[in-house]
Amino acid sequence: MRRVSVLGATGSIGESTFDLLRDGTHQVVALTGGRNVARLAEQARALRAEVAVIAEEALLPDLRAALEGSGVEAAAGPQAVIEAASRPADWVMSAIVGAAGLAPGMAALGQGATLALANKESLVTAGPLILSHAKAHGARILPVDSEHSAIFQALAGEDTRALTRIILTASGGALRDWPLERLASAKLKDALAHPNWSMGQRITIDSASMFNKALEVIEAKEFFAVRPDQIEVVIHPQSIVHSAVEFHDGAIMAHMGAPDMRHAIGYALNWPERGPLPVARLDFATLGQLTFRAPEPGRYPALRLAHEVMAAGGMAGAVFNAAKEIALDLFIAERIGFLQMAEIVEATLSRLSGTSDFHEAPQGLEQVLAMDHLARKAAHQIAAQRGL
Ligand SMILES: NC(=O)C1=CN([C@@H]2O[C@H](COP(=O)(O)OP(=O)(O)OC[C@H]3O[C@@H](n4cnc5c(N)ncnc54)[C@H](OP(=O)(O)O)[C@@H]3O)[C@@H](O)[C@H]2O)C=CC1
Ligand SMILES: CC(=O)[C@@H](O)[C@H](O)COP(=O)(O)O
Ligand SMILES: [Mn+2]
Repeated sequence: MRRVSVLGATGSIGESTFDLLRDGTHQVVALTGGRNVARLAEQARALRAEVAVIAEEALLPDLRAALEGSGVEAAAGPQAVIEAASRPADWVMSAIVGAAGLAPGMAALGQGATLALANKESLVTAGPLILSHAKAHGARILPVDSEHSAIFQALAGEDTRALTRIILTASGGALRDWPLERLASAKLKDALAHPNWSMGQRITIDSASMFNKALEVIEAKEFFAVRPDQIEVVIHPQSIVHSAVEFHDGAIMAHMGAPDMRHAIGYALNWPERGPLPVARLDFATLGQLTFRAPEPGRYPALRLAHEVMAAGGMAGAVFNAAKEIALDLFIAERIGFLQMAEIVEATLSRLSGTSDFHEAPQGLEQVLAMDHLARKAAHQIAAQRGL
């Protein structure tokens, strides 16, 4: 039996992964959660995991109590999450949200596991580092973000030298049809009303601001080793075409399916085979229209910032992501408006672009984490200076 672990098991991706593991065909090594002790313990009991780890250190007594009599080992704290990721496993799902997923993902690669990468922040903050770490340890990364899984599937068996363009689809998020002048007044509940996907709170808001797509453009550049000008973002409100690739003969291969992350998770879990999955089937006869349009320039500053980040290189991605995480926290706390998220990210990039490390390729994880810390501090200061 293949040994598998799930980092971020209690989240949206974690639950979909749990659903696919429930048939008992895998041996579950470690499950990790952030704060949701009750759900983590339930999952660990159901899957007979070896160990369950909660990231919040103070919750260890609660986790121990919840696991009593189950035979599942309990641990807590960020270091314990990293240790869980380091336990020998064949396949590890990386589904912690944010830069907090970077070190555990690196640990999983360090023990040679195949990393099913949902945590897009890893490639944004430390793309070259994580890819070289995987290579050095003979470990494989399989993309799980739906667009990147689609691209990966469309490229299967192809000569990547023939790849000319990546067409990255975006739903446009909850506010895609709002008049531009109303966006400043968008509230948390508005941004959370995603038209197609059921996802965690943070990525759902990022979808509305297109910060999600900005992260994905950088993720695609890193993972597929293409130039930024080869990546085109197109709004596809139905979220049926999950992305496409174009080859130099003009042929386009697209991946389609119902908006259900079990497609991409299952593909990574069964790879290199294609196993049956419990997902809805598309019926072309009743599908209706599939529509596509270019994102309006000026409406999505996040996409412009992503291109500035890619042009800057070095640790700009780490700064971009960290500042975005802080701006998102402030929006969730209803301390800043929807459009102020991009303003804070832009101001943080501008402030830190003057530091010596900003343009340097990081040599190790510590350097990335130090830059991430600096960017969070700067973003907080910028918000405070603006009275937010
Ligand atoms: N949801 C989706 O459909 C998609 C998600 N992704 C990416 O996958 C990742 C996960 O997204 P999603 O599942 O939506 O997120 P959720 O917020 O639903 O889940 C996040 C998971 O991470 C845990 N967690 C949060 N903070 C920490 C921390 N500091 N240390 C350790 N664990 C932590 C949470 O624990 P707890 O809940 O117990 O506090 C939870 O298990 C993100 O990077 C996202 O961008 C990519 C494509 C699609
Ligand atoms: C399901 C998935 O991969 C998300 O990242 C998705 O892309 C969100 O949808 P949009 O960002 O396109 O709204
Ligand atoms: Mn995606």
